Amino acid sequence: MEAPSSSEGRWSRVASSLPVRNVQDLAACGEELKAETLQRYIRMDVQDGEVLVERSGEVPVIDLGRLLDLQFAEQEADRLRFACEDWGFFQLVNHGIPEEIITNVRSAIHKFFQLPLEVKNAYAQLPGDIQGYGQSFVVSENQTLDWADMFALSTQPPQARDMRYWPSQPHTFRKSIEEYSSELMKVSHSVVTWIAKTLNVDPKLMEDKYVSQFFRMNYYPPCMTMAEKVLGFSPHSDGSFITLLLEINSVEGLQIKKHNTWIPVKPNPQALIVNVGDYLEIMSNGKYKSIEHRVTINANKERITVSAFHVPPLGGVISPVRSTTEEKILYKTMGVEEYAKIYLSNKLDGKRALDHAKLL
Ligand SMILES: O=C(O)CCC(=O)C(=O)O
Ligand SMILES: [Fe+2]
Repeated sequence: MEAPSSSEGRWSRVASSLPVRNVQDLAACGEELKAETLQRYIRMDVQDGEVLVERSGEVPVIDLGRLLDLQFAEQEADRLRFACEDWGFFQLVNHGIPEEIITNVRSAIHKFFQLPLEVKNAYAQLPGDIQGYGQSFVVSENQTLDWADMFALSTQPPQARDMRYWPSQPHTFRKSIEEYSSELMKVSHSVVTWIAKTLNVDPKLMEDKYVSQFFRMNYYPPCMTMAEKVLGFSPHSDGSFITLLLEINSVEGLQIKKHNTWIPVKPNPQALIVNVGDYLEIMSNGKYKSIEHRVTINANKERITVSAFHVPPLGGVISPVRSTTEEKILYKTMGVEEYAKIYLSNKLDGKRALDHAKLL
Protein backbone atom coordinates (compact mmCIF):
# COMPACT_ATOMS: atom_id res chain seq x y z
CA MET A 1 0.00 0.00 0.00
CA GLU A 2 1.22 3.49 -0.83
CA ALA A 3 2.07 5.81 1.97
CA PRO A 4 0.27 9.15 1.87
CA SER A 5 2.52 11.31 -0.26
CA SER A 6 3.72 14.67 0.84
CA SER A 7 2.36 16.17 -2.37
CA GLU A 8 -1.21 15.54 -1.27
CA GLY A 9 -1.53 18.87 0.51
CA ARG A 10 -0.41 20.67 -2.64
CA TRP A 11 -2.95 18.89 -4.76
CA SER A 12 -5.81 19.80 -2.51
CA ARG A 13 -4.76 23.43 -2.49
CA VAL A 14 -5.10 23.72 -6.24
CA ALA A 15 -8.62 22.37 -5.76
CA SER A 16 -8.08 19.70 -8.32
CA SER A 17 -9.77 16.34 -8.42
CA LEU A 18 -7.83 13.96 -6.31
CA PRO A 19 -9.47 10.61 -5.67
CA VAL A 20 -9.98 9.71 -2.02
CA ARG A 21 -7.67 6.79 -2.25
CA ASN A 22 -5.53 7.29 0.79
CA VAL A 23 -8.27 7.81 3.30
CA GLN A 24 -10.33 4.82 2.37
CA ASP A 25 -7.28 2.68 2.02
CA LEU A 26 -5.93 3.67 5.37
CA ALA A 27 -9.29 3.47 7.07
CA ALA A 28 -9.84 0.02 5.63
CA CYS A 29 -6.52 -1.15 6.93
CA GLY A 30 -7.30 0.20 10.36
CA GLU A 31 -4.21 2.37 10.36
CA GLU A 32 -3.96 5.52 12.33
CA LEU A 33 -4.98 8.45 10.13
CA LYS A 34 -2.52 11.27 10.44
CA ALA A 35 -3.72 14.79 10.98
CA GLU A 36 -2.08 15.97 7.72
CA THR A 37 -3.85 13.30 5.71
CA LEU A 38 -7.17 14.36 7.10
CA GLN A 39 -6.54 18.06 6.73
CA ARG A 40 -7.91 18.24 3.22
CA TYR A 41 -11.24 16.82 4.29
CA ILE A 42 -11.89 19.22 7.12
CA ARG A 43 -14.80 21.48 6.34
CA MET A 44 -15.32 24.75 8.07
CA ASP A 45 -19.06 24.64 7.45
CA VAL A 46 -19.68 21.36 9.29
CA GLN A 47 -20.66 23.32 12.35
CA ASP A 48 -23.06 25.60 10.43
CA GLY A 49 -26.58 24.90 11.59
CA GLU A 50 -27.61 22.98 14.65
CA VAL A 51 -28.22 19.23 14.45
CA LEU A 52 -31.61 18.36 15.92
CA VAL A 53 -31.55 14.64 16.62
CA GLU A 54 -34.77 14.91 18.60
CA ARG A 55 -36.67 15.82 15.43
CA SER A 56 -35.61 12.66 13.54
CA GLY A 57 -38.91 11.06 14.38
CA GLU A 58 -40.76 13.75 12.42
CA VAL A 59 -39.33 12.77 9.04
CA PRO A 60 -42.47 11.74 7.15
CA VAL A 61 -43.18 8.08 6.47
CA ILE A 62 -45.34 7.30 3.44
CA ASP A 63 -46.93 3.90 2.98
CA LEU A 64 -47.11 2.91 -0.68
CA GLY A 65 -49.48 0.07 0.18
CA ARG A 66 -51.96 2.61 1.51
CA LEU A 67 -51.58 4.84 -1.54
CA LEU A 68 -52.53 1.87 -3.69
CA ASP A 69 -55.50 0.92 -1.52
CA LEU A 70 -58.69 2.81 -2.36
CA GLN A 71 -59.78 2.87 1.24
CA PHE A 72 -56.70 4.77 2.45
CA ALA A 73 -55.40 6.44 -0.70
CA GLU A 74 -56.82 9.88 -0.12
CA GLN A 75 -55.57 10.14 3.42
CA GLU A 76 -52.11 8.90 2.45
CA ALA A 77 -52.02 11.30 -0.51
CA ASP A 78 -52.53 14.20 1.91
CA ARG A 79 -49.56 12.99 3.89
CA LEU A 80 -47.53 12.69 0.69
CA ARG A 81 -48.42 16.27 -0.28
CA PHE A 82 -47.33 17.50 3.12
CA ALA A 83 -44.08 15.50 2.96
CA CYS A 84 -43.14 16.96 -0.44
CA GLU A 85 -44.12 20.52 0.47
CA ASP A 86 -42.74 20.70 3.93
CA TRP A 87 -39.81 18.27 3.96
CA GLY A 88 -38.94 17.37 0.36
CA PHE A 89 -38.04 13.97 1.83
CA PHE A 90 -39.85 10.91 3.10
CA GLN A 91 -39.27 7.30 4.05
CA LEU A 92 -41.26 5.03 1.75
CA VAL A 93 -42.46 1.83 3.41
CA ASN A 94 -44.43 -1.03 1.93
CA HIS A 95 -42.73 -0.28 -1.37
CA GLY A 96 -43.40 -3.78 -2.62
CA ILE A 97 -39.88 -4.65 -3.77
CA PRO A 98 -39.33 -8.35 -3.00
CA GLU A 99 -37.06 -8.89 -0.01
CA GLU A 100 -34.77 -11.11 -2.04
CA ILE A 101 -34.03 -8.38 -4.56
CA ILE A 102 -33.11 -5.95 -1.80
CA THR A 103 -30.95 -8.57 -0.09
CA ASN A 104 -29.14 -9.33 -3.34
CA VAL A 105 -28.42 -5.72 -4.15
CA ARG A 106 -27.21 -5.09 -0.61
CA SER A 107 -24.88 -8.03 -0.79
CA ALA A 108 -23.53 -7.13 -4.25
CA ILE A 109 -22.77 -3.54 -3.28
CA HIS A 110 -21.25 -4.61 -0.02
CA LYS A 111 -18.96 -6.98 -1.86
CA PHE A 112 -18.11 -4.35 -4.44
CA PHE A 113 -16.78 -2.06 -1.75
CA GLN A 114 -14.66 -4.86 -0.34
CA LEU A 115 -12.72 -5.10 -3.60
CA PRO A 116 -9.22 -3.68 -3.63
CA LEU A 117 -9.16 0.01 -4.41
CA GLU A 118 -7.18 -0.63 -7.60
CA VAL A 119 -10.09 -2.64 -8.97
CA LYS A 120 -12.76 -0.15 -7.95
CA ASN A 121 -10.83 2.78 -9.29
CA ALA A 122 -11.53 1.60 -12.81
CA TYR A 123 -15.11 2.77 -12.37
CA ALA A 124 -16.39 6.28 -12.55
CA GLN A 125 -15.70 7.85 -9.25
CA LEU A 126 -16.50 11.21 -7.77
CA PRO A 127 -13.40 13.18 -6.90
CA GLY A 128 -12.82 13.49 -3.17
CA ASP A 129 -13.08 17.24 -3.06
CA ILE A 130 -16.55 17.20 -4.59
CA GLN A 131 -17.88 14.52 -2.38
CA GLY A 132 -15.90 14.86 0.82
CA TYR A 133 -14.68 12.09 3.06
CA GLY A 134 -16.27 9.29 1.17
CA GLN A 135 -16.16 7.51 -2.11
CA SER A 136 -18.82 7.19 -4.79
CA PHE A 137 -19.13 5.24 -7.98
CA VAL A 138 -21.55 5.83 -10.81
CA VAL A 139 -23.04 2.83 -12.55
CA SER A 140 -25.32 3.37 -15.48
CA GLU A 141 -28.25 1.58 -16.92
CA ASN A 142 -28.08 1.27 -20.71
CA GLN A 143 -30.98 3.53 -21.34
CA THR A 144 -29.34 6.39 -19.54
CA LEU A 145 -25.81 6.29 -20.80
CA ASP A 146 -26.12 9.83 -22.03
CA TRP A 147 -26.84 11.02 -18.52
CA ALA A 148 -24.18 9.01 -16.82
CA ASP A 149 -21.67 10.10 -19.46
CA MET A 150 -22.48 13.69 -18.83
CA PHE A 151 -22.24 13.21 -15.11
CA ALA A 152 -18.97 11.37 -15.39
CA LEU A 153 -17.48 13.92 -17.75
CA SER A 154 -18.24 16.78 -15.50
CA THR A 155 -16.86 15.24 -12.36
CA GLN A 156 -14.07 12.91 -13.33
CA PRO A 157 -10.40 13.61 -13.30
CA PRO A 158 -9.29 13.25 -16.94
CA GLN A 159 -7.61 9.90 -16.49
CA ALA A 160 -10.80 8.29 -15.23
CA ARG A 161 -13.16 9.60 -17.88
CA ASP A 162 -13.24 6.70 -20.26
CA MET A 163 -13.19 3.97 -17.70
CA ARG A 164 -16.76 3.48 -16.77
CA TYR A 165 -18.39 0.14 -17.32
CA TRP A 166 -20.19 -2.45 -15.29
CA PRO A 167 -18.14 -3.96 -12.52
CA SER A 168 -17.48 -7.62 -13.27
CA GLN A 169 -17.05 -8.40 -9.58
CA PRO A 170 -18.84 -9.61 -7.66
CA HIS A 171 -20.28 -11.73 -10.46
CA THR A 172 -23.81 -11.09 -9.20
CA PHE A 173 -23.36 -7.34 -9.47
CA ARG A 174 -24.97 -6.55 -12.78
CA LYS A 175 -27.89 -8.93 -12.38
CA SER A 176 -28.78 -7.71 -8.92
CA ILE A 177 -28.58 -4.05 -9.89
CA GLU A 178 -30.68 -4.70 -12.98
CA GLU A 179 -33.39 -6.46 -11.02
CA TYR A 180 -33.40 -3.75 -8.41
CA SER A 181 -33.46 -1.13 -11.16
CA SER A 182 -36.60 -2.49 -12.76
CA GLU A 183 -38.35 -2.74 -9.39
CA LEU A 184 -37.44 0.86 -8.70
CA MET A 185 -38.95 1.91 -12.01
CA LYS A 186 -42.27 0.49 -10.84
CA VAL A 187 -42.00 2.17 -7.47
CA SER A 188 -41.09 5.52 -8.96
CA HIS A 189 -43.96 5.21 -11.42
CA SER A 190 -46.41 4.83 -8.53
CA VAL A 191 -44.84 7.59 -6.51
CA VAL A 192 -44.70 10.05 -9.42
CA THR A 193 -48.29 9.28 -10.41
CA TRP A 194 -49.37 10.14 -6.89
CA ILE A 195 -47.17 13.20 -6.81
CA ALA A 196 -48.91 14.44 -9.97
CA LYS A 197 -52.32 13.82 -8.41
CA THR A 198 -51.42 15.67 -5.22
CA LEU A 199 -50.34 18.63 -7.36
CA ASN A 200 -53.51 18.51 -9.38
CA VAL A 201 -51.39 17.95 -12.49
CA ASP A 202 -52.28 15.47 -15.23
CA PRO A 203 -50.00 12.43 -14.52
CA LYS A 204 -49.40 12.17 -18.29
CA LEU A 205 -47.37 15.37 -18.10
CA MET A 206 -44.97 13.67 -15.71
CA GLU A 207 -44.93 10.33 -17.47
CA ASP A 208 -41.51 10.72 -19.05
CA LYS A 209 -39.89 12.95 -16.45
CA TYR A 210 -38.37 10.25 -14.26
CA VAL A 211 -37.68 7.40 -16.66
CA SER A 212 -33.93 7.73 -17.06
CA GLN A 213 -32.17 6.24 -14.14
CA PHE A 214 -28.64 6.09 -12.89
CA PHE A 215 -27.08 4.79 -9.76
CA ARG A 216 -24.47 6.11 -7.46
CA MET A 217 -22.97 3.82 -4.85
CA ASN A 218 -21.64 5.66 -1.85
CA TYR A 219 -19.14 4.48 0.70
CA TYR A 220 -18.38 6.50 3.81
CA PRO A 221 -15.46 5.13 5.79
CA PRO A 222 -15.30 5.64 9.53
CA CYS A 223 -13.04 8.37 10.82
CA MET A 224 -11.80 7.74 14.32
CA THR A 225 -9.87 10.88 14.91
CA MET A 226 -12.12 13.68 13.70
CA ALA A 227 -15.47 12.36 12.54
CA GLU A 228 -17.24 15.53 13.61
CA LYS A 229 -15.04 17.73 11.42
CA VAL A 230 -15.46 15.98 8.07
CA LEU A 231 -18.43 15.33 5.81
CA GLY A 232 -19.12 12.31 3.66
CA PHE A 233 -21.19 14.40 1.31
CA SER A 234 -21.27 18.17 1.25
CA PRO A 235 -24.64 19.91 1.41
CA HIS A 236 -26.38 19.65 -1.97
CA SER A 237 -29.75 19.19 -3.56
CA ASP A 238 -30.20 16.44 -6.15
CA GLY A 239 -30.21 17.22 -9.87
CA SER A 240 -32.92 14.63 -10.38
CA PHE A 241 -36.70 14.50 -10.70
CA ILE A 242 -36.86 12.15 -7.74
CA THR A 243 -34.15 10.17 -5.97
CA LEU A 244 -34.66 6.84 -4.22
CA LEU A 245 -31.98 5.93 -1.74
CA LEU A 246 -31.34 2.50 -0.27
CA GLU A 247 -29.21 2.22 2.82
CA ILE A 248 -27.12 -0.88 2.37
CA ASN A 249 -26.22 -1.19 6.03
CA SER A 250 -28.53 0.86 8.29
CA VAL A 251 -25.81 3.14 9.56
CA GLU A 252 -26.78 6.72 10.22
CA GLY A 253 -25.28 9.70 8.41
CA LEU A 254 -27.88 11.35 6.20
CA GLN A 255 -29.13 14.73 7.44
CA ILE A 256 -31.66 16.99 5.81
CA LYS A 257 -31.90 20.72 6.09
CA LYS A 258 -34.94 22.30 7.64
CA HIS A 259 -35.07 25.97 8.60
CA ASN A 260 -31.29 26.14 8.82
CA THR A 261 -31.00 23.14 11.09
CA TRP A 262 -29.97 19.60 10.20
CA ILE A 263 -32.29 16.71 10.95
CA PRO A 264 -30.76 13.23 10.92
CA VAL A 265 -32.77 10.58 9.10
CA LYS A 266 -32.97 7.43 11.21
CA PRO A 267 -32.15 4.35 9.18
CA ASN A 268 -35.10 2.06 8.57
CA PRO A 269 -34.04 -1.14 6.79
CA GLN A 270 -37.58 -1.65 5.49
CA ALA A 271 -37.79 1.75 3.81
CA LEU A 272 -36.47 3.57 0.79
CA ILE A 273 -35.66 7.22 1.31
CA VAL A 274 -37.31 9.28 -1.40
CA ASN A 275 -36.57 12.92 -2.11
CA VAL A 276 -37.81 15.64 -4.40
CA GLY A 277 -35.12 16.67 -6.90
CA ASP A 278 -34.52 19.98 -8.66
CA TYR A 279 -36.54 19.08 -11.79
CA LEU A 280 -39.58 18.30 -9.68
CA GLU A 281 -39.21 21.55 -7.79
CA ILE A 282 -39.22 23.36 -11.14
CA MET A 283 -42.12 21.38 -12.53
CA SER A 284 -44.21 21.82 -9.39
CA ASN A 285 -43.55 25.56 -9.69
CA GLY A 286 -41.78 25.51 -6.35
CA LYS A 287 -44.52 23.83 -4.34
CA TYR A 288 -42.45 20.70 -3.81
CA LYS A 289 -39.00 21.41 -2.47
CA SER A 290 -35.67 19.97 -3.50
CA ILE A 291 -34.08 20.09 -0.09
CA GLU A 292 -30.42 20.33 0.76
CA HIS A 293 -28.96 17.33 2.48
CA ARG A 294 -25.53 16.13 3.57
CA VAL A 295 -23.87 13.02 4.97
CA THR A 296 -21.86 12.96 8.17
CA ILE A 297 -19.20 10.44 9.13
CA ASN A 298 -19.18 8.04 12.06
CA ALA A 299 -16.18 7.37 14.25
CA ASN A 300 -16.35 3.58 14.08
CA LYS A 301 -18.85 2.52 11.47
CA GLU A 302 -18.80 2.61 7.70
CA ARG A 303 -21.97 3.70 5.90
CA ILE A 304 -22.89 2.32 2.49
CA THR A 305 -25.78 3.51 0.34
CA VAL A 306 -26.98 3.47 -3.25
CA SER A 307 -28.81 6.43 -4.74
CA ALA A 308 -31.02 5.97 -7.78
CA PHE A 309 -31.48 9.25 -9.60
CA HIS A 310 -34.57 9.33 -11.74
CA VAL A 311 -34.13 12.05 -14.31
CA PRO A 312 -35.91 13.31 -17.45
CA PRO A 313 -34.42 12.46 -20.85
CA LEU A 314 -31.67 14.94 -21.67
CA GLY A 315 -33.29 16.01 -24.93
CA GLY A 316 -36.48 17.16 -23.22
CA VAL A 317 -37.76 20.34 -21.69
CA ILE A 318 -38.87 21.00 -18.15
CA SER A 319 -41.49 23.61 -17.44
CA PRO A 320 -43.51 24.61 -14.39
CA VAL A 321 -47.08 23.39 -14.33
CA ARG A 322 -49.67 25.35 -12.42
CA SER A 323 -52.20 23.66 -10.17
CA THR A 324 -54.69 26.48 -10.73
CA THR A 325 -54.93 29.13 -13.42
CA GLU A 326 -54.42 31.91 -10.87
CA GLU A 327 -51.05 30.58 -9.82
CA LYS A 328 -48.10 32.78 -10.70
CA ILE A 329 -45.33 31.07 -12.66
CA LEU A 330 -42.08 31.27 -10.68
CA TYR A 331 -39.69 29.13 -12.72
CA LYS A 332 -38.35 29.28 -16.26
CA THR A 333 -39.00 26.69 -18.91
CA MET A 334 -35.62 25.14 -19.56
CA GLY A 335 -34.00 22.42 -21.58
CA VAL A 336 -33.26 19.42 -19.38
CA GLU A 337 -29.69 19.46 -20.63
CA GLU A 338 -29.41 23.19 -20.14
CA TYR A 339 -30.31 22.81 -16.48
CA ALA A 340 -28.10 19.75 -16.07
CA LYS A 341 -25.12 21.76 -17.28
CA ILE A 342 -25.79 24.48 -14.76
CA TYR A 343 -26.25 21.90 -12.02
CA LEU A 344 -23.08 20.05 -12.88
CA SER A 345 -20.98 23.14 -13.28
CA ASN A 346 -18.94 24.08 -10.27
CA LYS A 347 -18.94 27.71 -11.21
CA LEU A 348 -22.26 28.78 -9.85
CA ASP A 349 -21.16 32.30 -8.90
CA GLY A 350 -22.36 31.74 -5.37
CA LYS A 351 -25.92 30.92 -6.44
CA ARG A 352 -27.56 27.57 -6.06
CA ALA A 353 -28.26 25.84 -9.35
CA LEU A 354 -32.00 26.21 -8.74
CA ASP A 355 -31.70 29.98 -8.46
CA HIS A 356 -30.79 29.98 -12.15
CA ALA A 357 -34.14 28.37 -12.91
CA LYS A 358 -36.18 30.97 -11.06
CA LEU A 359 -37.89 33.86 -12.80
CA LEU A 360 -36.91 37.15 -11.28
O1 LIG B 1 -25.61 8.39 1.01
C1 LIG B 1 -26.52 9.12 1.39
O2 LIG B 1 -27.08 8.99 2.46
C2 LIG B 1 -26.98 10.24 0.51
C3 LIG B 1 -26.32 10.29 -0.81
C4 LIG B 1 -26.75 11.46 -1.61
O3 LIG B 1 -27.24 12.44 -1.13
C5 LIG B 1 -26.60 11.41 -3.09
O4 LIG B 1 -26.08 10.39 -3.60
O5 LIG B 1 -27.00 12.37 -3.73
FE1 LIG C 1 -28.19 13.64 -2.64
